[in-house]
Amino acid sequence: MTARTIDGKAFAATLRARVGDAAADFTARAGRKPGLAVVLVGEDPASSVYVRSKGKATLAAGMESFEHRLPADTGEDALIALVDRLNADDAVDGILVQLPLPRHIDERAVLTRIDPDKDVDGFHPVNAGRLATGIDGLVPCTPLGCVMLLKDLHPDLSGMEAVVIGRSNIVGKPMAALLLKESATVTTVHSRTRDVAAHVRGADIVVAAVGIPAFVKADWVKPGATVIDVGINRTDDGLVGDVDPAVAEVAGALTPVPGGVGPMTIAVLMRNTLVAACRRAGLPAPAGL
Ligand SMILES: Nc1nc(=O)c2c([nH]1)NC[C@@H]1CN(c3ccc(C(=O)N[C@@H](CCC(=O)O)C(=O)O)cc3)C=[N+]21
Repeated sequence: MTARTIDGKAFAATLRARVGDAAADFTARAGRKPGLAVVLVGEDPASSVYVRSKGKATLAAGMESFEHRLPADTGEDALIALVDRLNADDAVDGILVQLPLPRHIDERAVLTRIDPDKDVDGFHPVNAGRLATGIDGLVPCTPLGCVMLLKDLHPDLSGMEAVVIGRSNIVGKPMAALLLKESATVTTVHSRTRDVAAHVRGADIVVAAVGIPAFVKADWVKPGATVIDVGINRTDDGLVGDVDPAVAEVAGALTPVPGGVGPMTIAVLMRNTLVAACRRAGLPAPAGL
């Protein structure tokens, strides 16, 4: 069996177009465009590329883009002062502080300073708490993108066996929360799990978010399972995922790297910015986003 390829790039393009339509509608009603501020500290080349592509996607969706590039030696106080200004700026609906931050800055201090209702990354503990308890909030982009791809394939996830590999605050934990909300039976496995393969073998859905190239092996995967590869590992062989390519011989469907989850992350960021803008303006949430 050869897995069907889940075309995240095409799905993301469709989502971005729908966000663009909704953004035009917002602009007509609110008299201003939705606005996204992206903050980059330092000059990490990969981060710089991401920030540029986020800025381009924002403009392409008919939204305002505010880019703040700060030198690598920017102090934590100066970064927090910028976050405060963005929190108070009515033209800014979404704030994204690109991670990782330089080591001398306490990530938590910065992320908890962002107004939860402008937190389009969904990393603020208030939004994590909302997600965990079923209150509408802003949901982390990568896991929400994964759920959109999964529901496209399996409109009803209820009762499915899902295994999430990894327990980070940015992917693993919110991914498990979203799958639980969809009534899947969710298991999170991690570096201390005794037998990862045994758990994966029982899964209808596998989400790999460990950051280890080719970690998930073909003989772990149940024939026909749907496998979502969140890994973005830069190696000498280029960009590779957390899933061994041989998994394609066993899985029913598989996201490629690149062209799978990555483009969804940016499309959902656009979606979250629009949702934040609508809530802030007291406009109804756009249907179907
Ligand atoms: N506050 C914050 N929020 C983030 O969402 C965030 C962040 N910090 N720091 C870095 C990670 C990484 N990230 C990606 C987004 C898009 C692709 C993407 O579009 N990837 C393309 C390929 C791009 C390439 O070739 O490098 C793909 O998978 O097809 C990848 C990675 C967002 N991140």
